[in-house]
Amino acid sequence: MKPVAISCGEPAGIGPEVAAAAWAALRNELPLLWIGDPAHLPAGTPFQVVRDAADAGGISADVLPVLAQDFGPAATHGTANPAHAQGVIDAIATGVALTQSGAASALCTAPIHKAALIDGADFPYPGHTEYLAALAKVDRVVMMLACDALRVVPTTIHIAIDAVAAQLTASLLTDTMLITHAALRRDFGVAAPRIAVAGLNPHAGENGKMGMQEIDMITPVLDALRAQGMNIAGPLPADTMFHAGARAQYDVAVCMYHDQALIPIKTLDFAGGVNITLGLPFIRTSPDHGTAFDIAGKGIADPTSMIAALRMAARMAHSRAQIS
Ligand SMILES: NC(=O)C1=CN([C@@H]2O[C@H](COP(=O)(O)OP(=O)(O)OC[C@H]3O[C@@H](n4cnc5c(N)ncnc54)[C@H](O)[C@@H]3O)[C@@H](O)[C@H]2O)C=CC1
Ligand SMILES: NCC(=O)COP(=O)(O)O
Repeated sequence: MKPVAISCGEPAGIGPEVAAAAWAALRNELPLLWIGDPAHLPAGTPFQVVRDAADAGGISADVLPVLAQDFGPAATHGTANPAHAQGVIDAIATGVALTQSGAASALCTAPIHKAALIDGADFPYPGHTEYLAALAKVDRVVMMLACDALRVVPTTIHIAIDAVAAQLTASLLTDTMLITHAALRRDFGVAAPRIAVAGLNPHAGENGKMGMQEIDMITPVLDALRAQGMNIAGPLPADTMFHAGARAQYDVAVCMYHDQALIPIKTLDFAGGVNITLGLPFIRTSPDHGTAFDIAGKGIADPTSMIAALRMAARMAHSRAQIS
């Protein structure tokens, strides 16, 4: 298997330390390749700089293979340095190039600090998801977060709450549903996906008394997809679709906006959640947490989500290799 590439993420955050800890846990299980400035790895991390991804396979499992990038000034935990912003972006682009060329089997991204990239490099994207779509020249991608107990998809992603209703179109919801359905079959081994769809408004609109999006847009989209054979429940009131009994009825919950989807999964399993971008021509996973500036460099960051993200990337690569 080709290595799973890990982009370093924000060096002032916990990305380098959870990547190093994940490598220590997985080094006899998965080939990995970390892209970043080795000066940002925790002191004492055994690493070896490689010239290219192909060299990563030939080195000892006792050292982390590193595709080195010089970030210049030292990093200070908890405070992003604007001079590092371009390096963080470049590491992601390198990881994408490696996966697209087949030199890496998948990309797992460590967390970026979104405001720091905007301030330091005029980064025109609100997150990896949108940047990866642009690099891959794909119009529509879908964010999924998954843990053992739940999979969720936010239909609109990184936008202000007052923009949600306007951006929630029939075309966006249809594409989100189709991409999610295809990914469940291809990457997650769910032969006949059961999809639950949340309404936008309280009580899924209460028959139009609390909002019209369910009647005007969501239900017609779902009916059209049902007519194509998809197994869909909804639109459902979002407040009652995440308890254990409700979760047992579906394979994924498609939600209308970011927090409607991410609050339930981060509440159920903050440590074990994985973020996956669906609809790309390559595999991308990520831990579900952010840069955690408050604990960076203290040696207390939990690597469980990074480990889960790397394992998920490898499983997806294996699943795709079986199909092709
Ligand atoms: N995929 C990505 O690149 C993501 C980036 N972010 C970015 O991260 C930055 C900080 O975001 P926040 O909302 O503060 O979320 P956060 O996940 O960084 O931190 C929230 C709380 O959880 C704790 N925490 C997070 N990960 C942890 C871990 N592995 N072990 C132990 N404790 C952990 C933190 O210490 C903090 O108290 C923002 O710029 C945000 O945009 C957030 C989520 C994902
Ligand atoms: N809240 C999830 C998140 O911010 C992840 O975003 P991305 O960087 O994976 O697009």
